[in-house]
Amino acid sequence: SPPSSPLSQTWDFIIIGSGASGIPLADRLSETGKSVLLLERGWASSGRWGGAWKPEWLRGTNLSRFDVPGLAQLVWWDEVVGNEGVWCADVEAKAACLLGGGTGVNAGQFYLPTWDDFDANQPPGFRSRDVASALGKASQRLPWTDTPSMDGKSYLTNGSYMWREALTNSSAPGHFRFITANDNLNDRNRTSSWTEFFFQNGEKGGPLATYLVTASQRKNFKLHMNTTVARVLRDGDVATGVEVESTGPGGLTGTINVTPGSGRVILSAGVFGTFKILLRSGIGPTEEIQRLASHSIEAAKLPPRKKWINLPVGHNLDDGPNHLLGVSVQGMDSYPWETLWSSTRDNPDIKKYLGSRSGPLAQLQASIGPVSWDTVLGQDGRKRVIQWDFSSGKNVQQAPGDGGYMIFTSNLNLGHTSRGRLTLTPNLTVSIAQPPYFTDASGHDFSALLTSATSLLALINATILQTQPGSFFLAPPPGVGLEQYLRAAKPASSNHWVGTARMGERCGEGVVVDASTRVCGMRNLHVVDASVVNGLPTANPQAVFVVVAERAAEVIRGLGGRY
Ligand SMILES: Cc1cc2nc3c(=O)[nH]c(=O)nc-3n(C[C@H](O)[C@H](O)[C@H](O)COP(=O)(O)OP(=O)(O)OC[C@H]3O[C@@H](n4cnc5c(N)ncnc54)[C@H](O)[C@@H]3O)c2cc1C
Repeated sequence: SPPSSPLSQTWDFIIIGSGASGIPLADRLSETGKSVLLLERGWASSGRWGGAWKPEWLRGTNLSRFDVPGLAQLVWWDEVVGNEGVWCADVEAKAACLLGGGTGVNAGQFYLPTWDDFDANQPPGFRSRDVASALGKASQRLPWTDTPSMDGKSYLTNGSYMWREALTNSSAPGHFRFITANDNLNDRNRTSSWTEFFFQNGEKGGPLATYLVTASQRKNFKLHMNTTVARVLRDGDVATGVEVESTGPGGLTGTINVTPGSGRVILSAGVFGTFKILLRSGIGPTEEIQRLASHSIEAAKLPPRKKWINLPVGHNLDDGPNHLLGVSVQGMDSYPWETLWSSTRDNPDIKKYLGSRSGPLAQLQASIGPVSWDTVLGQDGRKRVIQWDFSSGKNVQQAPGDGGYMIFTSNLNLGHTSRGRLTLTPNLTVSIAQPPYFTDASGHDFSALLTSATSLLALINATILQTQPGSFFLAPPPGVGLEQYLRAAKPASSNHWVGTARMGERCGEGVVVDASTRVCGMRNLHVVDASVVNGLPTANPQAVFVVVAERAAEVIRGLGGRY
């Protein structure tokens, strides 16, 4: 390889994966002047980094489809745009395999963590008092807004305002208080807020527009895309480097080494990516590695059996199950989002967006909220937080009434105890062996959902159904009780996966990484991403992963040079 290639030098830090955690961590570690290589298996999403996938009307701008908030939901509309290569083909769940990881494609909803997010889930070292400075740093680097359009207005708001009025109606049963979520971090019991986004200047924003920009200004930092890490190379308890495979134009194939005696390998490849790399490196449940060794297409590449490290990687899988309540309501604002892709610059909303980053395209579809939180105290003495996301619109195809609807989506977040498990199939696909929904033997998780849904239903009945002529429940459908409906519904994923490299204060039963973020049994191999967050936080989780990265940077910097 040529002398400037990352293959021909050694690195103080090799970070694998450019997601919500990997980018902030790379930025902070590169501040030290040490050499940092950030490896990403995917291609450039945002236009700032060379992403060029765009509709005709973005030609000649420095934006790609991934930079326009109003186009973010295209990832769900294969029939409009196709989404080839957006999702990791080797993962059964939705995981984004492009620059920015989840932050490159996601909805940008950004809620700063509550203290409970750390105190209820993480060990000493990552409790609220330990992460206070990390939280301060994260919130400085990632500004947020509830009014993304640069003209300071919100668009397509009639459903949102109608619901806000209903849920804060003080004469209605179980009404909510309205707050600004990111100014009131620990107020999550029957409170509502407009949705907070990390959008900036009418564009997507997030780590790709902030942390990665500062990292890239440093000579000691290098980002390499289209490069998949197959495994960590180990010499006993020391990671010597990584084996990489090119998976796109300009990608690298070969071995990349860390500086002997002091270099570190850090896995930030997300819940699914980190799980797979660890197993392929001979670190994980013995029975999983045994299966790979017996059947998989790469059995010969696994380290010899005596070097396997038996850890519960892939256990403790968590995600928030989604359920929907829906009401048919006439006269909701609707917008032809699906026609935007093939539209032209004559379209007044496109003109407005290109001219002043204003109008509906500066927003995430109609999802300005409100978002609501309810805290339910279970008979087991645990508090569980249920988040209700609101959206409204009009479905022209299947129109009961005039086709208008309000949807209330539950996310069973902080405090639930159900957990699942990942597995790696012989053809190296990451599969969900056990989904983490309502697996608790006691049923307290379901009871919390039912309690919260019952009170929300009563609130909707006392408000929207009284004030809006012709409105009626779509879900639960007429004649079906709430409990029966919820029990029969297959929960959808909230795509908020966490927990599969469980963090403990120190290594021991059930622990995969200690509070220095080091993989147990290894001296210089770390995990810093959603995998080390032991349970779901209160709200959409990406801010927690940024705070974890900020805290991990402090901890890793504190470990000093030699290991
Ligand atoms: C469609 C969608 C919408 C979402 N919306 C929101 C939201 O609005 N708000 C919110 O808070 N959360 C949201 N989330 C969740 C959030 O984006 C993720 O939880 C978060 O990005 C996870 O961060 P991470 O750093 O652990 O991993 P990721 O962000 O997934 O990053 C991992 C990176 O590692 C790379 N990688 C994986 N394996 C390898 C390998 N072997 N070699 C090299 N690179 C590798 C991947 O390509 C990826 O870039 C959403 C998720 C999805 C899928």
